[in-house]
Amino acid sequence: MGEIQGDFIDGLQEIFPVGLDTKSRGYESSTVVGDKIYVIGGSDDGTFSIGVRIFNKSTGKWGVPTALGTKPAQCKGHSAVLLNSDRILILKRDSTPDDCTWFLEVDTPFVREKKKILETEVVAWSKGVKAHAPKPIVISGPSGVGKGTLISKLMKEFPSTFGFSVSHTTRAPREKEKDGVHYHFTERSLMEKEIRDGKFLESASVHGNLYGTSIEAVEVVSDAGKRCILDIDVQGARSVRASSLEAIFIFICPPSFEELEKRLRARGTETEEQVQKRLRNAKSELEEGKSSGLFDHILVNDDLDKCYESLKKLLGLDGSTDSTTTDESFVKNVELPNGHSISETNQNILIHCATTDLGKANELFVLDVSSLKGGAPGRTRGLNMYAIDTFADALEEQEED
Ligand SMILES: Nc1nc2c(ncn2[C@@H]2O[C@H](COP(=O)(O)OP(=O)(O)O)[C@@H](O)[C@H]2O)c(=O)[nH]1
Ligand SMILES: Nc1ncnc2c1ncn2[C@@H]1O[C@H](COP(=O)(O)OP(=O)(O)O)[C@@H](O)[C@H]1O
Repeated sequence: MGEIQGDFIDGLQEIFPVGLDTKSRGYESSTVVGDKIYVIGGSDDGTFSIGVRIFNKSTGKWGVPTALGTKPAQCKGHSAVLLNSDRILILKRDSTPDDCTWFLEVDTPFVREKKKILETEVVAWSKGVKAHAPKPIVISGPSGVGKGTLISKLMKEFPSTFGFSVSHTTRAPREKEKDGVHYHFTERSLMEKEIRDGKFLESASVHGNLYGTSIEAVEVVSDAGKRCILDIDVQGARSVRASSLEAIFIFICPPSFEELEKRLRARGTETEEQVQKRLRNAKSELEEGKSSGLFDHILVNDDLDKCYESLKKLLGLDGSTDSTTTDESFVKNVELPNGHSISETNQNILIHCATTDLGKANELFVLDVSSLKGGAPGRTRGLNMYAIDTFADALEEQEED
């Protein structure tokens, strides 16, 4: 059995009597990665938010890294173990089964790249899930071509198959648009900060406003077992293509430029100045979309019904059955008890539960981490957890004797 590399520690000041901020905060774990010690823990002021500090053994100094991604909320303690020398597995105590497994990436390719760009110490959070999500669908095309109309039809006909990635934007809402449904309408300074904090999969300046897909926007759809649809511009599509998110890229074209102009004016949602700007941008978007090789499929939206049928066909939906496409969420049948400790054996993590109640058979769980996929900035997929029924096993052994 492998060595336990991270565990609960109390009274940090006794262990590392150096540098700044050595006050004990309770519920902290320390994990050694090379010459650094990652101290992960929450304040004990009732909020239990998780923070990360790094103790550098060679310099004898403490530092606080830039933590990217969405961190786990509200944790009443956790255990930690280093995996593959590049990420720390965190098992939260007293949490729901689908929220108990998290990863703090400390030296993955994603983190190394961000360290270079930001020129500072970086760590990145990623939530662990079981499901291998189906490929998201990226839909791009010039303003007024009918992207929104096609997506609405798809969502209406297949409500449990598809989920829409709700983007953030700094543009003002249109009359019928709802915050949190069509877009998350936000302030430029706040969105810029969140982009710096690594909350976005991609972002771009489009028609003079900032638009972006948050990591969470895509992941909540996948977590719900649905296939995610992104309505983003060509720059955004290019960024997604370069990211770790594997998607299908579809470009929607108008039958003619004149028809595009007609639709945009007929929609009546933009001022004349905005219409002019969108038409100017449409020219370059059409050139790029048709020629760059970025898109897997190009659809001409002439007759709406025909275009919709073509879209369904290429998504394999000719049969018109509405069904969810992913398997169930992680560890649905496993309730991880409050108290536990963890140890490592090959590619498996053994979770020992503190219960001494003989009536409760399950004291040992195995978390299979041998085929992890994805990771920060999105979810870490491919986890599998099962219980070893030690009480039943012991009985069986007794009977055999
Ligand atoms: N890169 C990027 N583009 C987006 C995002 N959300 C929307 N867009 C694009 O921004 C452009 C303008 O969108 P919108 O203001 O809703 O106008 P519309 O295209 O005329 O409906 C469209 O090309 C959208 O595809 C996003 O999150 N990221
Ligand atoms: N095939 C089509 N033929 C005619 N009008 C269309 C067609 N597709 C969409 N429209 C209309 O064109 C306008 C722009 O469509 P919309 O879905 O808002 O475009 P986008 O989301 O690409 O900006 C809307 O008024 C819509 O009803």
